[in-house]
Amino acid sequence: MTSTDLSADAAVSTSAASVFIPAPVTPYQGDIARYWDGEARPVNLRLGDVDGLYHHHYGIGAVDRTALGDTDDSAYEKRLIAELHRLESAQAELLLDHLGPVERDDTLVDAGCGRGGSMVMAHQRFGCQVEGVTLSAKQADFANQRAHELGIEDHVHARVCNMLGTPFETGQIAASWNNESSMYVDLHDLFAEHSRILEVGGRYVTITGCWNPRYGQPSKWVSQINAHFECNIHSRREYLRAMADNRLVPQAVIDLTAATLPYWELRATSSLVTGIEEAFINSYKDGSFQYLLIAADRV
Ligand SMILES: C[S@@+](CC[C@H](N)C(=O)[O-])C[C@H]1O[C@@H](n2cnc3c(N)ncnc32)[C@H](O)[C@@H]1O
Ligand SMILES: CC(C)=CCC/C(C)=C/COP(=O)(O)OP(=O)(O)O
Ligand SMILES: [Mg+2]
Repeated sequence: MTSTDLSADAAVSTSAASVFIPAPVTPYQGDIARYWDGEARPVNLRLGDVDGLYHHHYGIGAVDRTALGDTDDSAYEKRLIAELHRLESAQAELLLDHLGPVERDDTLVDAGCGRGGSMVMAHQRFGCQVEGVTLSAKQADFANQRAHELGIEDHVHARVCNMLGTPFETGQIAASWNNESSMYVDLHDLFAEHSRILEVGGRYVTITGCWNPRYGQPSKWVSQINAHFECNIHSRREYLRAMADNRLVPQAVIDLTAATLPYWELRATSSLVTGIEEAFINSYKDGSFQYLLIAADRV
């Protein structure tokens, strides 16, 4: 089955009972689909339960110590969870800030949409159509269920689909993004697909962790993060080169490393730690890893 066949089949496979789950294009994608189908970490579900926006990305911004209050207080953990969630939503807001002017009749694409938190936020901000793709049928069902509960299922829709071969028509998408999902794919293949679906003058945004060429090679912490998530973190240089090769011209490159450290330091003190906190904190601090937003124009 080619990736085009996969996309066409996936386009009609969204509701639970009659779901047709397309075979992954590669064995690796099968592993990633299984990984996210089986994921149920409290650090993600309990944060999402705060307001119904379920994220699989990290946070930015200063910790509000006043909101956190006294650590001895019995409700402290609940406030800490709300604070981590606020920082994760702030990250998604920053990504949306860089999509440019979006009209109600535009369509946006979330490549690697997870449980759909960013898609809901995008629709709530712009009133537009938002289409998400994920390898995980569980995530697509979850995102569609949330959209249904919110009464926005006509505007927010997730499907099981490879982001490297989507069913969207050429040049019809106003803006698209990857929020912490580009480390699962080849960047040339990824940006070729974004470039194909985006209209000329459209906007592409990614927030990602990337290894820093100034460090030399991926550090042991970066290797640990790759092993933990079964992903393949790219370097900053690879992002910029692959964009340039695919008619995506950076308009803004923002180093969010300092802005994400407070999130990690707070998360490391919580009961919801997963064991990966040390690798993020150490790699951000030793300069081997960076948290980056890149916004690019499709020219
Ligand atoms: C870390 S999660 C990020 C989810 C979401 N962007 C967010 O911010 O909450 C990574 C996502 O990338 C998706 N993904 C990885 N490789 C993919 C591929 N080839 N095609 C589509 N989705 C993919 C996974 O299914 C998962 O939903
Ligand atoms: C910045 C990098 C390298 C990200 C890798 C992709 C990833 C797994 C993001 C967070 O997902 P999650 O929210 O499910 O992870 P966690 O359970 O750690 O919160
Ligand atoms: Mg998380």
